[in-house]
Amino acid sequence: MSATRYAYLGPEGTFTEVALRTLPEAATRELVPMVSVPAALDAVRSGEAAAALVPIENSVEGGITATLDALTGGEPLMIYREVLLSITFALLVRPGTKLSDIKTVTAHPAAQPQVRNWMAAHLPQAVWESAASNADGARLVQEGRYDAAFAGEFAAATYGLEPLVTEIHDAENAQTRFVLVGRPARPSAPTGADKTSVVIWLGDDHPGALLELLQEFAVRGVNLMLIQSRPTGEGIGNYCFAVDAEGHIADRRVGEALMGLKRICPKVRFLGSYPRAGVSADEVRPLRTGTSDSDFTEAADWLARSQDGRI
Ligand SMILES: O=C(O)C(=O)Cc1ccccc1
Repeated sequence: MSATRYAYLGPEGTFTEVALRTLPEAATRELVPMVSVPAALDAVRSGEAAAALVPIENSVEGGITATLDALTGGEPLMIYREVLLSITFALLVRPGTKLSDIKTVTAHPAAQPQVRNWMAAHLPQAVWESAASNADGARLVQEGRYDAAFAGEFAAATYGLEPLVTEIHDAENAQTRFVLVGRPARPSAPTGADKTSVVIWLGDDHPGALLELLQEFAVRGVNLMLIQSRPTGEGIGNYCFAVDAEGHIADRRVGEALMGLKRICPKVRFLGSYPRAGVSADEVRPLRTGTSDSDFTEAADWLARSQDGRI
């Protein structure tokens, strides 16, 4: 039964739901709204859902820490797909509310940096309260708990609200990235435009520890697309790093970089290799000389021949 269910950050009417519905297979799945990202991921861990779509990064604020933390801890999960969605907000209110009536505003914390300037200009006195998601904020406005919510315009109808202002976004082209997470299994084959996500724990605190981590990628010509430090929870100054690297774990340069990290770091958690959204193989940056699979194979063959004295 669970194979047919996909969980997502709910309730109905989140951007996450819109992102999920862009996946072709969503049409044949039962889509189950969950109250939080950890709840959506736990539904996958327990087998209640086959996969979950959750927001992980946005172009204005960077990594969504609740998601990074829920993937960093707990039973391992893996990312199988990513979805990019352009985001603009609407200010949703109960019918009849005017801008001058609004004293309290709510939305998901990740929405705040995307509407901060607009709020300062148009609602300078309004108090911000965080909601579990943007649609949950809309639901709370419907219940009368807050005066307005920043959410997708499409959420208005679901919650009996009206969009007082639309197209709100401090940054042009703001995008949010969502990931489809499932239980660990073999990643899909490389497409030529892939991304690999890992979490890396640094060992003993020493000068250059982060540089050593980065060098494992740099010397193999692996480009990084995200690096976000997160506290390990084991005291001030203890951090792990969520890293997105260009390429697939089946690419030799990526595999070798991960082996390098595994040798020097106390813990590395592989979070998956999956196709990059919105990028095709012919748009990927050219490889640095000496970092293709055949370069690695030739070097390994040369080493083996040399070790045998077959020079
Ligand atoms: O999906 C939603 O509606 C969320 O609450 C997560 C989110 C937050 C900010 C921008 C996009 C998605």
